[in-house]
Amino acid sequence: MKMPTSPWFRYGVPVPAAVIVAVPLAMVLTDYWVFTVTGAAIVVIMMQSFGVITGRAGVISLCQFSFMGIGAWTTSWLGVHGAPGGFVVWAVLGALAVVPVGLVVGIPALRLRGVSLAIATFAFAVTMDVVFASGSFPGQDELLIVERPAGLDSDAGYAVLVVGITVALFVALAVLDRTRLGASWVEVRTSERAAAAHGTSVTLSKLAAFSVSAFLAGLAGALLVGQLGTVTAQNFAAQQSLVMFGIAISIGVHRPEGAVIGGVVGTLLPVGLDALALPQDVGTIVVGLFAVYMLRQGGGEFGQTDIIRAKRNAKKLRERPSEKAEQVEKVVETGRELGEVVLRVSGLTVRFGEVVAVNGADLEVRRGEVLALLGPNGAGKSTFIDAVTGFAHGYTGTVHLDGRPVDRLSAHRRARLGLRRSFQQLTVAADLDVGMLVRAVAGRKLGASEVDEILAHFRCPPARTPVGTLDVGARRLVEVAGLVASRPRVLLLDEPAAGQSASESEALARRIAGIPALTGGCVILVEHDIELVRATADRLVVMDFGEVLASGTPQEVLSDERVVAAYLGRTASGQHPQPT
Ligand SMILES: Nc1ncnc2c1ncn2[C@@H]1O[C@H](COP(=O)(O)OP(=O)(O)OP(=O)(O)O)[C@@H](O)[C@H]1O
Repeated sequence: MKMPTSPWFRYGVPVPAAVIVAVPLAMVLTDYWVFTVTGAAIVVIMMQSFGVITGRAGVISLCQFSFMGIGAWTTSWLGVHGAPGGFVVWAVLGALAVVPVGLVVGIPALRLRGVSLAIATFAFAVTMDVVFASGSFPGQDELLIVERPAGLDSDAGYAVLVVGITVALFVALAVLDRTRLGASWVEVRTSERAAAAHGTSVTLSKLAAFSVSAFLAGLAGALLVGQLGTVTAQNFAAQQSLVMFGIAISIGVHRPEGAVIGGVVGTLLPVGLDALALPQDVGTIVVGLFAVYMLRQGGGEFGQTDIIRAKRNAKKLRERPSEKAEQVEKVVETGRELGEVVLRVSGLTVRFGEVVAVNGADLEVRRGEVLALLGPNGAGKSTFIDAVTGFAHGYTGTVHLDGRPVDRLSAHRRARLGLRRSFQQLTVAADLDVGMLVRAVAGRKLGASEVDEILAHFRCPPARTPVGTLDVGARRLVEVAGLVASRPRVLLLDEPAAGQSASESEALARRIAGIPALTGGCVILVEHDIELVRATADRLVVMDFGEVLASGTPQEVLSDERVVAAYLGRTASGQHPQPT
């Protein structure tokens, strides 16, 4: 029997199921184990907060326990002062109170990466250690206890509540992962440039990750208050953030199984060390060494769960029959009619120190047109695309889109106006599925049938295929499909045929030729494959030494002596093939 796949079934079942399992379990477990399970569930929520900020968005944060402490402090204060609403309201307010703090920490973190970011967030954690230690937590001195919710105030009842919340958060994050915001985190982690090119605001995406992860950490702190009744500064020591970060990156806690394993390890490690009469520092050292090992493996935001998944996906890939061959070919035949000027570039100059990469280039592209940009290696083509799409700063000259100057706009704003590009170096997020990647790249709401249609048109694998199982050529096609689905005014494709076989290139040429009919815009194609260019482009522009050398129909340009000379000159040194 086929399992129902509606989101309500997929996301609506786990919470009641977990509660149904947790209730009898809480009744048969001893008090010690009920307490330990509650503690483990709270650590799992902490792991989910690492899973958002580091696992999904790829941002190092070493201050999650400080966020937890702020959530706990606020909840304690509300509880001790008898604020209206009861424990659940205090806990939600406690978690929400951490969000602005997450934003304040996140703003300077936008410009920092790697070790600098680690130091900045750890400095905040150490500062909060001092702040927490300078006074006592609400209720700590008077030995006041924060009341748990009525009806769930026994240890067993509270355990069921915390387990239910933990699972509900998994469901909420699974839903979030399928939204544009969730996909943007994975894109930003993979490549900030590519995310910006797809119209994602890297700033907003990172700040949202800080907010959500701060909320989760704050909620964990609030639930700890309910578990312990009273908390103290020691519960939120900066060093704990380090240990939990180590566990998080070692395991890979952005996946639910990783967060659960992380929660269990984080809870049982101190218990195990106690049982073995070993100092707790031994655990810190072991986790630290393992985390360093994982960081050396590359990244750090991935963990063991990713490694296991990658191996499983690689196996699936070997077993998969060629899907491309099975797909129905649907070619859009076009008789292209050129319309108004969509993109006008005037006097574009880009310098890198003494090197003039683009030198006063002028170019116009009209609606319905496919223009190929050719030139030997180092001619300035990629730099030209970078400048037009907002990735090269400090150029001179002007870029107009639909008559509007865009020179002052950032890359992601230009992308949203319809200036879309692909990169020579492929940077698509490998841990999305094909459908999610198309939606993320498209940057607009797409129905399932629209996604399937565009995938079939570009002969891509089906929407549910993990991107990580595809070869480079297929990933590139999925990106092109997503870019076309964004209905760009101008689509700049930087060597889209790289990684494609000769027959795939041929099929791709026909599809690129059909893009203006699909989008109502135009295409600029940078490509070394002359056959693909000949089959696709209405007009060729050849660049050399940053300047436009020739422009015209493929036939005119490819027989132009200056063009042949430019190419032959380079071919002698083995840099580029002959165009004819
Ligand atoms: N970031 C940079 N710093 C310094 N010089 C650069 C930089 N990027 C490009 N260049 C130089 O600018 C010139 C144009 O390079 P560009 O990559 O735009 O050429 P291209 O035509 O795209 O070449 P290819 O076909 O190899 O991609 C080259 O001389 C290159 O060395």
